[in-house]
Amino acid sequence: MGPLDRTRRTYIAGHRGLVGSAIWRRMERAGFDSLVGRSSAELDLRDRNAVFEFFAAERPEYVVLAAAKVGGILANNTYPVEFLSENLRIQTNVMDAALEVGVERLLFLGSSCIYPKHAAQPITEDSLLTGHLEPTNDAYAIAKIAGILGVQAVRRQHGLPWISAMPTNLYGPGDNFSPTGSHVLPALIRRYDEAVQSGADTVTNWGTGSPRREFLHVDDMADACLFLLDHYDGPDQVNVGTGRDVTIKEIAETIAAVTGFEGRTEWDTSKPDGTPQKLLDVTKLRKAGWEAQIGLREGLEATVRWYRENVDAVREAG
Ligand SMILES: NC(=O)C1=CN([C@@H]2O[C@H](COP(=O)(O)OP(=O)(O)OC[C@H]3O[C@@H](n4cnc5c(N)ncnc54)[C@H](OP(=O)(O)O)[C@@H]3O)[C@@H](O)[C@H]2O)C=CC1
Ligand SMILES: C[C@H]1O[C@H](OP(=O)(O)OP(=O)(O)OC[C@H]2O[C@@H](n3cnc4c(=O)[nH]c(N)nc43)[C@H](O)[C@@H]2O)[C@@H](O)[C@@H](O)C1=O
Repeated sequence: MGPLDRTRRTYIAGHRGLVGSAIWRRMERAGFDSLVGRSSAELDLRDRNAVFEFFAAERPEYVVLAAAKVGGILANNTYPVEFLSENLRIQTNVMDAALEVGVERLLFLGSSCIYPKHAAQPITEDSLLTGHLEPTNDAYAIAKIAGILGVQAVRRQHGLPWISAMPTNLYGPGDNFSPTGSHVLPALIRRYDEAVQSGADTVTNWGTGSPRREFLHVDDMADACLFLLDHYDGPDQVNVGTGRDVTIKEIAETIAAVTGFEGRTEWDTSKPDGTPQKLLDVTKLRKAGWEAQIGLREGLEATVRWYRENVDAVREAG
């Protein structure tokens, strides 16, 4: 099985999201000339009949499954019903319809939160299902674990070379900057930038600031996705990260510096910390020949620039 044929019809589910839009850009650059995308308004992937009709009409041969209900710690903790139900429906509908039309290659995207809360660090792929999950995102994690099993089941029963990748925390242009719904990085970029604009002298972030997280730029993520589709075939999910983590306090200090905030940072410990540390072991991906290229400071500077250029659209989105 060689690299993907750039002329085949390729459906990127979630092509307007942070990850899907980066994968679209990366595949376009690689010469894919038959990319297909639908917004959620055009095709609600929770609607099983609509998904089957779409696949029957478009007949994609490759699928990247980057559509999901996604959010930060507070959204996951507040809406476990939606995070479980919507993600199960989206991924089951897409995989079932893809199987029906015989999609040859499918890449399913999970998340580093599938691993046990107290997994040994860095987290290897084989620590999956060896311990209890972090309660703030267990619903989302269970849906993602079901997706990995879905891919493995198709491989076992139908022999199709579908694969799964597990990204660490991602960031970059086109992220969700909603103050209550987003992940930490876009939340902090917006908060510090707004403080600079308004002249506020204090910024308050969530939790204690002591948890450790690993951050990967979404353009690196998109590059890794194409790399895996071209070069990887196996039933086990592959971790995608940088192999380096930082504390939330450290990332806050960096964002304060990049945005030019010179005031004080406080911590609201009534908000959850979540998993104490999430650092992926990326040995498997490195051995296959892929490594992240975009440094954290460089990626943050570019994202802050993007945010400032798009601040009106970001505010309009909520
Ligand atoms: N962001 C991160 O830090 C991480 C993300 N991931 C994974 O990467 C994948 C993409 O995440 P990300 O790009 O960040 O998320 P976004 O929220 O930016 O994008 C999600 C996309 O999914 C689409 N979508 C959501 N619900 C539906 C629906 N019912 N029908 C059709 N489309 C739908 C949205 O479409 P539309 O825009 O048209 O509404 C959107 O384009 C997910 O599987 C996520 O779990 C994994 C680890 C970390
Ligand atoms: C990608 C991953 O994302 C989620 O898990 P998470 O890693 O905990 O994600 P997070 O980015 O929201 O928070 C990281 C840390 O940062 C702290 N923090 C400080 N201040 C803000 C803040 O203002 N917003 C947010 N969101 N967090 C903040 C916060 O308290 C926490 O300690 C899961 O939904 C999970 O499902 C998943 O897949």
